[in-house]
This record gives sequence, C-alpha cells and structure tokens, in this order.
Amino acid sequence: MSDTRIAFIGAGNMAASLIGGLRAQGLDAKQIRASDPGAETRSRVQAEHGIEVFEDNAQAIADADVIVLAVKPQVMKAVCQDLQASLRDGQLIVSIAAGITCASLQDWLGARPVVRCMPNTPALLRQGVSGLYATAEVSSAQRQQAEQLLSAVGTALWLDQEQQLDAVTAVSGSGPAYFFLLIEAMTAAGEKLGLPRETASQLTLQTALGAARMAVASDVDAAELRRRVTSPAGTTEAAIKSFQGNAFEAIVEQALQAAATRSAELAEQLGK
Ligand SMILES: NC(=O)C1=CN([C@@H]2O[C@H](COP(=O)(O)OP(=O)(O)OC[C@H]3O[C@@H](n4cnc5c(N)ncnc54)[C@H](OP(=O)(O)O)[C@@H]3O)[C@@H](O)[C@H]2O)C=CC1
Ligand SMILES: O=C(O)[C@@H]1CCC=N1
Repeated sequence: MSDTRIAFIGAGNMAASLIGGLRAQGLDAKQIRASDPGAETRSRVQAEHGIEVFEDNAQAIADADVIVLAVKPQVMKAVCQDLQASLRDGQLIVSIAAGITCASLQDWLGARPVVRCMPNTPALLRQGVSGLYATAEVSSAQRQQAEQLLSAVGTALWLDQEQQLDAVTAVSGSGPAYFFLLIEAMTAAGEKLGLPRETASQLTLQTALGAARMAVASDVDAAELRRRVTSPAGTTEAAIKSFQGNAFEAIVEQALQAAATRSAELAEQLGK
C-alpha cells in the first residue's frame, strides 16, 4: 500500500468506511481519489478524509493502480460502460457490489483483472471483514494489492469459489445490520423493563462489545461461553428458552438464506 494509488467510484457509505479505514491506517490523502455525482457527498467526503473527490469518474481513475467500484448494483452496468474507454492496461478493478458477478464486470469492462469482494461497514474503524475472489487475469502482485487494501481495514479472507460471496454477503456484508437490530431491540426492551433509555443503551452496547471481545479472545466456542453465563434454572436459561421457543436459530437461518438468495437474484437480474 505504500505507494498504491486507489480510486473509488461512488463515495457513499461503504466507500467512506473504506476510505476512513485506509486514512486511519496511514495512507496519504494524495494516494486516494473518489468520484460521486452528489455535490453534498463530495464536499462531505472531501472534508472528512482530506481527499480529492471528483464529479467525473474518468478524472478520478486517471493514474490509479486500483479502481474500487463502490456504486449500487443497479447502476453498475451503466457506470462500467461509461468507464471502459478511460481505463488503462494494468489497472486492477475491485468491485464491492453485492450480487454483481466477475463475468458481468468483464463483459462491461473488457477482460480485465477483477477482484470481487464483499467488505462491511466496520471497515471505518478498521474492524471490518471481507471475502475476496479473484479472476484468472489477476496477477499475484494485484492479488496482494487487493488483499492489502482490504486488510488495511480489517480481516481479508480469500474464497475459492465466486458463488461463496453470496454466503459472505449474508453473514458479514449485511451482518452489522443484524447486530444493530438486536441492539435496537434490547435497548427498547430494557426501557420497557423500567430503565432510562440512555442506561438501557449503555448496558446493551457495552454488553455487545464485551461479548464480541470475549468470543474473539476465547479458546472455547460461543456455545461454551453461553453455557458459562447460563446458570441452571437461572435468568439466562429463562431468556434462552424464550428465544428458542420462538425458533431463534431458524429465524436466523431463514434471514441469512434470504440475503444469500437476494445476492444471487441481483446477479440474475442485473447481470449481462
Ligand atoms: N453499505 C454496506 O454495508 C455495504 C455495501 N456494499 C456494496 O457497496 C456498494 C455501495 O453501497 P453503499 O455505499 O451502501 O451505497 P451508497 O448509495 O451509500 O453509495 C453509492 C454512491 O455511489 C454514487 N453514485 C451513483 N451513481 C454514480 C455514478 N454514475 N458514478 C459514481 N458514483 C455514483 C451514489 O450517489 P447518489 O446517492 O447521488 O446516487 C452514492 O453516493 C453497493 O454495491 C453495495 O452492494 C458492500 C458491502 C457492505
Ligand atoms: O444491503 C445490501 O445490499 C448491501 C450489501 C451488503 C450490505 N449492504
């Protein structure tokens, strides 16, 4: 990453998380450029991260070694078709879009090296996790560039099969939203049980953080950690029985299946 120049096409939520993480990791503002049609988005990202943000995508990618496609899947085809004429040989394309296949990207951009990946928003705090898949055209140096880009903002895991990205999207791409939903629900329930909202919120957030840190640091699995909280005939057991009586595991499985199915559907609907 020391002298790699990176251009982000689209400077929305996920691009801003990645740019913030890269800047926090020490990447010089001059190494990062972005483009976005929104004047407000351009000023905000420029002010927050000190990078140049252009209206014109072609301007952003001039001189870039790595081009990160960070637009919504629905506009990806048009964005790629516009960009194609401005690309130079040797530039690596990294797409973060859910459900847009490498075959579609290569159809729209030509047979260029493409890394398709699925990051998540905790990248902003350099606590992200990404799955990555490389096409045959990607050189080992470019593989390293993509890995360095994503590992600058968290953990980067290579996949053998592109299709596995549907599952990665379901687990970790969308995953932060599931935890936020649980945080919202626990905070609301704490309030209903008589706590001031701020107290319920602090208790929930610190519990989420503490539990995640314990699970990461522990040499036993989550089931064992749960068992250690759950006293026989105690309060946790009462809560877990209630969760499982309402088919908690099935609810989670169905939700992740819905996300993976949607990822595959996007590939069908928006692909070449
Ligand atoms: N958010 C997340 O947690 C994650 C998102 N992703 C993927 O990242 C991608 C971006 O998502 P997200 O950041 O949430 O979306 P956002 O809508 O926040 O960001 C996309 C940005 O692209 C801009 N844009 C639209 N058209 C163009 C164009 N022609 N050229 C350049 N920029 C353009 C949009 O502007 P405007 O709003 O004005 O249209 C917007 O600012 C998606 O493909 C998504 O699947 C992947 C992992 C996690
Ligand atoms: O909801 C979405 O489609 C994107 C992809 C993963 C997270 N956000």
